[in-house]
Amino acid sequence: MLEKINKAANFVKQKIDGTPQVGIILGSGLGNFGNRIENSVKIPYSDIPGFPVSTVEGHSGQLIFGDLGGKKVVAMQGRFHYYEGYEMDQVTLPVRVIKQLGAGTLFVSNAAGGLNPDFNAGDMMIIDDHINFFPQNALRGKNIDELGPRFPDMSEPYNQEMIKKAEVIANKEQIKLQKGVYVGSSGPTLETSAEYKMFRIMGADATGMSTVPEVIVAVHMGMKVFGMSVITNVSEPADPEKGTTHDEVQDVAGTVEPQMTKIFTGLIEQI
Ligand SMILES: O=P(O)(O)O[C@@H]1C[C@H](O)[C@@H](CO)O1
Ligand SMILES: Nc1nc2[nH]cnc2c(=O)[nH]1
Repeated sequence: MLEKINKAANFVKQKIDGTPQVGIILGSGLGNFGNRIENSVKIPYSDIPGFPVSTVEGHSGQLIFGDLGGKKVVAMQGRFHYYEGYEMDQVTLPVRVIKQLGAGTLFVSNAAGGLNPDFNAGDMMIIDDHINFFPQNALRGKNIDELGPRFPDMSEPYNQEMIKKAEVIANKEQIKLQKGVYVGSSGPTLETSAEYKMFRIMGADATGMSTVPEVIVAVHMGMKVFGMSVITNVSEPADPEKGTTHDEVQDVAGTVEPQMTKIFTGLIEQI
């Protein structure tokens, strides 16, 4: 695994100038954020040794390296999901490569279904904590001691200082922000009505199919993590007949992307 990480990271290092301080993972419909990175170098996943390829619509499949908020950043325009058939070490390989490139901070974003009855489609939620409902833990298997401990502490996966700073930025920019718990499960099915209810009873505010494995490996490696969900649909829609489609998920996420950019950029400026 270490060899795989180093091989991919060394390939990327040859293509870029400088060390990224922040890695950013762009969720469904949020890819346009990548176009805001200046002086960018774009590296298709298919060129990077050992990298999987994106198979989901709305996840273009490239790393974008460049400048944002006065810092060097590297963004994943497209992530890998467990439901695509990838193993956990493939889903999380890019996070390990991003750390190997030098980034100590990871920003994650996703499209999610709202469970909290106070949430509406189009809201943004700071991820305060998560519930790992994937059938497999991302760190299952022999521990890679060079990366982190066998039993990583998960009492505070999301950096509270960055959360407070994000709230200040949102207040100044008059951006409405929710805050809550994200539950990640494998997908690709969206939840039944009973499953939405179960996740709410478990204590989650939003549900999705990504993020948790990436955050687990990032925390394992000692990275600081900040996460945001765009609530693209809600568990109790006004018109229950309508259902939820991936097109709708991407559209709603796309309309919120400018606000998410302001929060991410504001935070990066303060790093
Ligand atoms: O990559 P994210 O978590 O934003 O993608 C979500 C989960 C599914 O891939 C998709 C459902 O429409 O959006
Ligand atoms: N699991 C899950 N993922 C989503 N991604 C966007 N909306 C949803 C949802 O309602 N459930």
